Amino acid sequence: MSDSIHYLPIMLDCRDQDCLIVGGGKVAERKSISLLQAGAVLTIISPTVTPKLQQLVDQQQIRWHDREYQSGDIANRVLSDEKLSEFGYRPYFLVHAATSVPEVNNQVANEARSYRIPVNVAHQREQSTFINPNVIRRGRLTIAVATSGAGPLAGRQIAKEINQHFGNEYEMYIDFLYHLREKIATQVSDESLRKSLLHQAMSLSILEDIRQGVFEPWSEQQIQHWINQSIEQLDY
Ligand SMILES: C[C@@]1(CC(=O)O)C2=NC(=C\c3[nH]c(c(CCC(=O)O)c3CC(=O)O)Cc3[nH]c(c(CC(=O)O)c3CCC(=O)O)/C=C3\N/C(=C\2)[C@@H](CCC(=O)O)[C@]3(C)CC(=O)O)/[C@H]1CCC(=O)O
Ligand SMILES: NC(=O)c1ccc[n+]([C@@H]2O[C@H](COP(=O)([O-])OP(=O)(O)OC[C@H]3O[C@@H](n4cnc5c(N)ncnc54)[C@H](O)[C@@H]3O)[C@@H](O)[C@H]2O)c1
Repeated sequence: MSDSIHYLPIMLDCRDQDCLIVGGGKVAERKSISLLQAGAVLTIISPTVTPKLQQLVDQQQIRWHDREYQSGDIANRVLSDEKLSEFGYRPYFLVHAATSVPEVNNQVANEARSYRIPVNVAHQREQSTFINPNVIRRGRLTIAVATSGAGPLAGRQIAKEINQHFGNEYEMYIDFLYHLREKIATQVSDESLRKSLLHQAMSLSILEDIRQGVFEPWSEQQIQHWINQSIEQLDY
């Protein structure tokens, strides 16, 4: 196995987490949009920002420090518990080093890493503790494609191919399964029965029905009826 094939894919809940992007160019803009979509609280440190980022700053969706990165920008947020409550600061949850100056990116990365804060370095994968995949979304369904840094453009091409195979019907299908699973989770306390019902749900022809245009979302009563009927069939 080559050295680069070691990434652990995970899904991070970034809602309300303080994240930092150093740099305000094209790459920073792309990473900012992903973080905002994930509900992060975003700060940018950069002497310039793109027009789109400026717009997000004007709409108060991003806090912008209009200056170059200074040593200590990350460290100063890592305070003792007493100071944390006094200043209301929290250490950054994630950092992106996305300036066009490799030395600055390296400095940001070293500071973040020394506090065990995950950092992505735009110009050099090897310095990053996490990398960003290509992402395809259909509502609750997320498909991520990464090439372990071999080639973002190859990743994009593969993502395009996958994109063609997964139509919008998946959004409705996954929504259906989500609601059914929620109901099963609240109604059925027996673990093995819950598992059997969830397996049973996979044999429903919902996806095909959505594709044929004949699917009607189930009411609470229909879901309940299906659960009752399935329990009977399973002979519990
Ligand atoms: C998927 C996507 C997500 C995102 O960025 O959010 C992403 N790069 C995208 C685009 C893109 N990246 C680059 C170009 C210019 C063309 C080219 O050079 O190829 C374009 C195209 C463009 O900008 O349009 C150049 C580039 N990228 C990296 C380096 C440094 C290096 O390789 O060490 C350099 C050279 C920089 C230089 O030369 O200075 C590194 C990384 N880029 C990654 C992800 C991670 C690996 C993911 C994987 O494993 O597949 C990783 C390792 C770290 C990271 O950034 O997370 C996004 C797709 C957006 C879309 O599809 O629309
Ligand atoms: N990982 C990726 O997906 C990817 C894709 C393309 C390019 N890159 C690399 O990402 C980097 C940024 O690319 P870009 O196209 O956004 O560049 P850009 O020139 O559009 O933007 C660079 C930004 O960095 C800011 N900056 C410069 N010095 C700074 C400092 N000392 N402190 C804070 N901010 C500073 C600039 O003001 C500007 O906003 C480059 O190194 C490029 O090689 C990475």
